[in-house]
Amino acid sequence: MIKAPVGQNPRLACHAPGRSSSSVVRCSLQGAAVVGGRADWQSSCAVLSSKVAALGAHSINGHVAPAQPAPSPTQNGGAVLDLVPVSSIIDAGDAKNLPQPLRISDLSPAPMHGSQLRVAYQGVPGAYSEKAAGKAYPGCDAIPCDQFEVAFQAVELWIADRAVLPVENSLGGSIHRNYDLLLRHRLHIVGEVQLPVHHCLMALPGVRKECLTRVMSHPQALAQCEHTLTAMGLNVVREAFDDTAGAAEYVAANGLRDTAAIASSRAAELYGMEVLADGIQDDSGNVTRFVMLAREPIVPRTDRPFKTSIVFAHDREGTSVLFKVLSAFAFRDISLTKIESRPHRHRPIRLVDDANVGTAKHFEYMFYVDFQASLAEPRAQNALAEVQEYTSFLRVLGSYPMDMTPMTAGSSSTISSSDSSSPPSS
Ligand SMILES: O=C(O)C(=O)C[C@]1(C(=O)O)C=C[C@@H](O)C=C1
Repeated sequence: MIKAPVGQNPRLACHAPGRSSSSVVRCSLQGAAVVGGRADWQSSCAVLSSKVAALGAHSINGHVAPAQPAPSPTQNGGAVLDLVPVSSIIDAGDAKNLPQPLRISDLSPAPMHGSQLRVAYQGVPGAYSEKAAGKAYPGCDAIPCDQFEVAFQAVELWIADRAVLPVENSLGGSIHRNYDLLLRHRLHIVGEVQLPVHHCLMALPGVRKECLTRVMSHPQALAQCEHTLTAMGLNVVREAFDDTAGAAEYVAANGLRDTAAIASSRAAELYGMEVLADGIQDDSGNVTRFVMLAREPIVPRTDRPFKTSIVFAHDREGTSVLFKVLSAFAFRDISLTKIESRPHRHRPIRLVDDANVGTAKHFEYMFYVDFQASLAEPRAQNALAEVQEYTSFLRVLGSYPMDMTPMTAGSSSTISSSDSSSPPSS
């Protein structure tokens, strides 16, 4: 897959050796381990803050991150924490630069009334994920990230308040990477949003379809348009790109007159591309489901339809475990809306027993299940208690309001979610 090249959009990025850019902020998030304790978070933020400061006056999504001296505390919207950069302490050797104790105001506070929620998404402006972020959290400050992993870490490191990430498309199926990341990270699903996806074929102004030899887009978007591209008689090589809008930006920035991109009409507008064909998805009811992620879970309720997502694994010796798990839901009349299995042989899971002793354990597969009930309902609690008996590992990824938006072609009404319509709780 072609990696997003140097773009015009500053966005959070993992540092990748050999890729450098003046316009993309490269916070080495990978170096800042994702961990659970508050002290660990603080040290991760300090590492990140020092990297940001070292980048001088570059910006994260338009928030200027000044160079030395350390920036003053930002209240809510800023991406910079008031933590003394480690490097500046060592370099200056100056007494007044000695580390100061952390104060409560150093920790990025939870979003408050009237403040703009910072929502991380993967891609560049014009990506469907940006639109999903706006649908989930109207009026939010959407923060582009170059990888799904970076969006997770942006929330864990308090650079963003939420992340909105795709998990499934009605045509292309599951976005497996995000299932794996949900397990690896400690974020909670606090909502879901279904976005109708309406693709356009676009090229530089004046380019005719007959001149095209290549079409670039996100693999999911290419898959969603496969039959239509063939039916259009286009003799084009398909090339995968990090995200749809990024492909449009790439074609425009490089003046590629033999290449088209598949992306949204907003991407065409943003990057000065001309739409050659509108609505080229193979199915007019093409919908992508996104999950909304936060550091804290929301309190499950029973006054509206809720969904709960879990992941579990069982030992090889267990017999008919899947059948037993599914029957725990069936006997309580709980509908399942999704089952996904992911191979997991090479990554041990740390299990903690009642005495808080941890052991690493290998499982062949991880099973992800979404079911239609709230964790506040006794039938859901009982089902999970039973599931726990059959399995060796069980984690609740979140219990959250279902997106009840009717999915008609081209609809994009606002979702109501307790995490978005009422003041954020975390
Ligand atoms: O590339 C984008 O624009 C995205 O937001 C990603 C993504 C995906 O990962 O599935 C989101 C929605 C569409 O299904 C196509 C691509």
